[in-house]
Amino acid sequence: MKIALIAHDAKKPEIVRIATAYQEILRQHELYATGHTGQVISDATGLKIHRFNSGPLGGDQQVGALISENQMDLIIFLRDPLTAQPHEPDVNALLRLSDVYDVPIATNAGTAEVLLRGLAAGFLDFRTIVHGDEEKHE
Ligand SMILES: O=C(CO)COP(=O)(O)O
Repeated sequence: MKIALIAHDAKKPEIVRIATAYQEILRQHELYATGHTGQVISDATGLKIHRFNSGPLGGDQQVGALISENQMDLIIFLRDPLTAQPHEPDVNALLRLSDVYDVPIATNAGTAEVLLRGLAAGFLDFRTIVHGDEEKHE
């Protein structure tokens, strides 16, 4: 499965803790991240992560492009709900696209935990259930 990891600055310590706690699950998947998020997670865990641009420089849009190609299976996006972001339209576009393509997305650590445990338990059947077998891919 392809997993995207993204966190605003105030949430980076949280995403590092989540990625550290669940690194054995994450390690079994293809990981993507926006620039600085990918850096802090790989520094802390050694996980291999494909890093896109930093969010304000287009990273959210690069993740969005994969979503729009049905190439993203799960997203953890720890948004900072207390700070305005200069690239808010990109953030909203990513959230919108994840709903367009029914991709599970966690916007806080609690949901991230449930999604990762659900992934490990093999619960990710949404493509088959919603769209039928033809769109299922690894
Ligand atoms: O801004 C972001 C998401 O909107 C995250 O970008 P960085 O991972 O580069 O900090």
